[in-house]
Order: sequence, then structure tokens, then C-alpha cells
Amino acid sequence: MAGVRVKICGLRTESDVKAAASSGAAYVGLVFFPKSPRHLELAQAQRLALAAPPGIAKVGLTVDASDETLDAIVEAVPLDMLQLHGGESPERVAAVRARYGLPVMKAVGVADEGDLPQILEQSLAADQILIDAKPPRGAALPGGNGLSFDWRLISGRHWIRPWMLAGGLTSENLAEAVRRTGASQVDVSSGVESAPGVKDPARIAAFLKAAR
Ligand SMILES: O=C(O)c1ccccc1NCC(=O)[C@H](O)[C@H](O)COP(=O)(O)O
Repeated sequence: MAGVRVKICGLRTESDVKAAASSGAAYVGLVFFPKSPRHLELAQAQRLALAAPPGIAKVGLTVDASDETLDAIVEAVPLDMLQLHGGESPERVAAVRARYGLPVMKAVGVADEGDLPQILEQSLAADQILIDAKPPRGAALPGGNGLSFDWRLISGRHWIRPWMLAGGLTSENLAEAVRRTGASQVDVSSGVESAPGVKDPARIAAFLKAAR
């Protein structure tokens, strides 16, 4: 499993950022979605982004955000990538990419075989794809639910863009997830928390250790 790059998503404090960076995370995710326990106001997000050491990519996550909302985020927070985690079409992904000049990662929720064509469709517009578990019907959050999908669905598949595996990952199941899917990048949120929105430095360190 050497070389699995890790994104820790939903950080809320400067010490979360330090824990992720010192454990060797490649990306940190900052969530801008008011219904989420991981939501950040702009000033808070700016502080976290400025606390991140060079070399760690700061990813801003939004859900069907308007240009006005994205303009405010991009102006206030020094980001390296945008993650679109709603129902954004490939056309919207391309427009966001062009407007901000930042790489865009598009999340695609997977529950069954019928969801897989979206990975290719979104790959034609996005720089990276986040292959995540589809949220349960009626869920309050479109991601960050701590749920896995059946990894066999993507076993042995190849995509035209770099991609990241997400959904219900923990230090305990990471090795099996990587073995089954061939992922070289992974994203985790709930699996390194002690409560929703509360990151646990020991779990972050254990996850990064498992990824090495
Ligand atoms: O984390 C959130 O609160 C969130 C809210 C709205 C949209 C997406 C959200 N998280 C997306 C992520 O990038 C998560 O890391 C990914 O879904 C995996 O989450 P988890 O299963 O909790 O590890």
C-alpha cells in the first residue's frame, strides 16, 4: 500500500490541520455547507488555510453553490482545489473550473452499477473524481455519512482521471478498501472523528499510519 495519498476532510480547528499535516496528509478538506457539523465560516476557513504548511493541498468543498457563494469563498480563502459535492452537471463543473482557474474534483455517489457511467461523464469535465458512497435517501448530508459502498463495483476498473476513494473508511478497513479497489488516493472524514465534526488526532495518525 505504499504511496496511498490521503485527504482528511471536514477539519474545523487549527490543531486539526496540524494533526493532518504532521501525520502526512496530502490534502485537507474545508467544508462550506451550513447544514454540516463540519461547516466553516469564511474567517475560520481562512485561518485554517493559512495554518496549513506548504505542500498540503487545501480543498474547498461546496454543494451546488452559486457563483456568488464560490466567489466569496475563493476570494477569502487561499485554496488549491475545489470539490463539488452536489448534483453539479459536467457543464457546471467546466464552468467552475474556467471561472476560478482552480482544479476541480467532482464527487460521484455510487450505490450500484448504474451509477458508474457518471464517473466517465464527470471525468470529461473535472480534474479529479471522488468516488464516494451515495447518501441514503433523505440524508441531511450528501457526503460525510461514514457509509461505505460495495467496493467490488469498481474493482479492476480504470478511469481517465486521477480519482480518490471515499465513504466509511477507517484505519481498520483501509487496507481491504485499497486492495479491492486499487485506489492510490483516499478521503476520510467520519472515520477520524470522535463525534460528528470533532476530529481525533489519534485516529488521524492511525489512519495515516495504515495508509503508509
Ligand atoms: O463532510 C461533510 O459534512 C460533507 C457535507 C456535505 C457534502 C460532503 C461532505 N463530506 C464529503 C467528504 O469529502 C467526505 O470526506 C466523504 O464523503 C467521506 O466521508 P466519510 O464517509 O464520513 O469518511
